[in-house]
Amino acid sequence: MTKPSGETAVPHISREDKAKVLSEALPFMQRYDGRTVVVKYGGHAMGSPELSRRFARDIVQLKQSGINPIVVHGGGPQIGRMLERLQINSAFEDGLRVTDRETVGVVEMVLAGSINKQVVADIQYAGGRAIGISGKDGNLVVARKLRRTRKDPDSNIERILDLGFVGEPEEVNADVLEGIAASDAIPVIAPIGTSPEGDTYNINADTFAGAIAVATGAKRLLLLTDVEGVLDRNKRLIRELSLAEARRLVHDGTISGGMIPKIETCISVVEQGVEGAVILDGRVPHIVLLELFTEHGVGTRVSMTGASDDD
Ligand SMILES: Nc1ncnc2c1ncn2[C@@H]1O[C@H](COP(=O)(O)OP(=O)(O)O)[C@@H](O)[C@H]1O
Ligand SMILES: CC(=O)N[C@@H](CCC(=O)OP(=O)(O)O)C(=O)O
Repeated sequence: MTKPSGETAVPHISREDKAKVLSEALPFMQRYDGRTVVVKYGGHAMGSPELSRRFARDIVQLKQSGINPIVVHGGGPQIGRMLERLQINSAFEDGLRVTDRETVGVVEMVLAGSINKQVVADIQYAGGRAIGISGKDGNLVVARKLRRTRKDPDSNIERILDLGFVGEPEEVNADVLEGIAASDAIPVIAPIGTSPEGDTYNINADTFAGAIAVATGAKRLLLLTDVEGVLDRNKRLIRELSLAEARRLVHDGTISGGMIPKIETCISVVEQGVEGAVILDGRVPHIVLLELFTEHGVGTRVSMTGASDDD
């Protein structure tokens, strides 16, 4: 059954079930009260306008419950479609887009232009106040060119990968975000940075969100994508990963492609003091609330030991 608005009707929930849900959620709300949670909203998770609206409502509810949410968004598939329309070829190495000068202009236009403002509009439609910026604004993220090497499998010689204008955060000036949060607004950030010389850099949104999580002392980093979480070789969801286990899965090839920057980010933020980093299926309605406010969570959580570290 559907409502006239087109939204799916809410199934009947008994009073007992409602009380159970509330009593489970309240201690979690207290745990996160006043704390920062960085949510990375991936391009694949922006599946439909309805999903985007639900995501925005969840973010507004986090803010209303006393949490300080910061949204970092991606937009890889949307950039890909725009490059195709403009007939610009694009290639990936280890999940990162090779970005020449022409491409970086398109990346900035799509991320900091259309996607950023759409997420801001969705949050405001859901009753919140959002301020959309990119890493360029207020010098939030000072970037440097990403240095990567790759071992040639035949000769075993390390060669430098030149990905063009792909950057990595060198410095984060988080005071810009404190100002936004203090004004009761939710920051929505596009993953673009500038070097001290003024060059624009395309930064993988997972890496960018990780740098923001570390700089803001976030309690959680949530990475929303289009799979349940990290899957093992038999395609089963792995619920908890220690740093050592996460590294092993990259090394033995169980984790590949776009999942590599995600897991590398999870490892790096946990090493730098974020208590838990979670990879989640952004296509599932209310996944953010389910992860934060229920006992078992719903995605793959990477933490120091891989055990539940709830305090
Ligand atoms: N072990 C794994 N478990 C889950 N997904 C994996 C794994 N290895 C590779 N992937 C791929 O990583 C993709 C997620 O990365 P990506 O497409 O870049 O997401 P996003 O656009 O949300 O950042 C999955 O759709 C899947 O194809
Ligand atoms: C260097 C690099 O690969 N940058 C990404 C930035 C967007 C992004 O990361 O978006 P998703 O999270 O939706 O994949 C890109 O150009 O696609």
